[in-house]
Amino acid sequence: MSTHPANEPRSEQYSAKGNTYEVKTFGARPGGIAGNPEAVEWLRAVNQGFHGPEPSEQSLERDLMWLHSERIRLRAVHSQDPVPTAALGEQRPVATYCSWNSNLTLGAETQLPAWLVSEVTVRPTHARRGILRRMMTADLTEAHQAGFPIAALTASEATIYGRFGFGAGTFNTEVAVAAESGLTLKAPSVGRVEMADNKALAQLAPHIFEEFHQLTPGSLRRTGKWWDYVSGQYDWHTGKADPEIRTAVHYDGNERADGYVSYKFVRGSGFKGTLEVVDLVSPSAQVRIALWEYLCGLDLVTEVRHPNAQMEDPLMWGMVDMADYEVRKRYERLWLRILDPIAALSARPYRSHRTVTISLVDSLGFADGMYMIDTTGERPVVERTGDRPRTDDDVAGKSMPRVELPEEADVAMNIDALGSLYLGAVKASTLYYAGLIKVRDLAALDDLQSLMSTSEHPYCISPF
Ligand SMILES: CC(=O)SCCNC(=O)CCNC(=O)[C@H](O)C(C)(C)COP(=O)(O)OP(=O)(O)OC[C@H]1O[C@@H](n2cnc3c(N)ncnc32)[C@H](O)[C@@H]1OP(=O)(O)O
Repeated sequence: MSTHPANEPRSEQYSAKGNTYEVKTFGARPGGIAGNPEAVEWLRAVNQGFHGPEPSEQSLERDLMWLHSERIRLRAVHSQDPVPTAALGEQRPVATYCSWNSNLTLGAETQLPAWLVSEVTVRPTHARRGILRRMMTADLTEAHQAGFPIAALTASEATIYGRFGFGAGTFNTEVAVAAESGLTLKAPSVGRVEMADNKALAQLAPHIFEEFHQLTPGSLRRTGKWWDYVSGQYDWHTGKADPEIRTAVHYDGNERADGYVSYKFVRGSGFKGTLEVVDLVSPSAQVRIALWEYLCGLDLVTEVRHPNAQMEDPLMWGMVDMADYEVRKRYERLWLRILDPIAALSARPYRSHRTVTISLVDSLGFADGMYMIDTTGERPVVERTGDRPRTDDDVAGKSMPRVELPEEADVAMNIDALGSLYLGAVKASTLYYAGLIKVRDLAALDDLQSLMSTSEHPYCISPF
């Protein structure tokens, strides 16, 4: 697999609905603002697309450094048509898109190369002309050709990405824990917590995160910009330092740092208020509980909120009063797109010995076909056994073709459903009852369910 597809500048022109566009693909170079006029306009267009403020010079310089050091692949679409007086000039892209290389944890010490997609914006006056489809198809084709088995994104709206083969693959919750009288646990907590110096935390956090990442299914490698963010030195949303952020570190019995939390106090009326968790990281669930205990024990705090909590949280089960743990929202965190079923399915851990033949429908073609997964031997064997029969929807070129069960297959599904099953975010039977999986019979469904089941819910704490 080529790990770094080149960022050499390329461009192509095309027309849609009476407009002419130029699609440019490029990367940021060294030299900051002066050396990157196109990337600067790309960054301005991204902020504009997500209703953010006009970026300051300081934030442009930081973002350019990040784009360069992570070798982010940028796509910008420019309108080639005349611009009326006072409208944004042709140098400002009407659409943006980027992708970069990362890795996704599948199980303890098992990572899969992952192609991350982000910063997708299309100016409303150019929307619904196929610009997103064009950028996404070109980019995923590049990912597939470079040998990436999986792509991932975090979505603004759950309705957009299924048609491109992405399925909701990990979920998180937003929780609030009542803290007026601290946190009473059924079992004693481990280690101890000390308030930390934010700059020192920025040095320590990458190491603790790496331990979490190595062990936690669903975790994605983080890029360098996280550490200034979680330590309050630079908030990438506002483009400034955030002096309200406080941090604390957890130590084990040997004074070894094995967890941290970064948080903010949100004042209510008077002196009391709530705490908002920015980042809470440890490879150990017990340490995470100890960090919660610290937060809930802080004076003047009525409630602790965590927008990025895990689906099946040991904290709730450890609390004497589990009613104090309130899930306010559940949302899909990571959308996964299997590009190469053989590589992706061979790499993942299995807990049961089964043989299942799956028919996969993929309107973009990367994964379309019949595959046999055999986990009866020492190592899983995944083979493509052939094409699947064409359907009327395939012939009509539908982006979400109806799934039919071929005679030779045990089960059949669209590729987005495999993305949802991949890390065990959902049971196969749930997708079957939702009408998303076709099965030969209930024994085949049971085999698929056993095959894809995992010992724990995947947990991703690194939105991008
Ligand atoms: C990974 C991320 O970055 S998530 C952030 C996504 N960006 C945003 O939410 C910013 C605001 N929105 C936008 O910029 C744009 O409206 C986008 C990016 C969502 C869509 O861009 P467009 O160029 O209009 O999409 P395009 O015309 O290529 O449509 C592609 C397909 O998606 C569908 N689609 C487009 N927008 C939406 C939507 N908001 N909800 C549901 N479906 C949508 C279209 O119907 C089309 O379907 P089809 O090809 O199966 O017929």
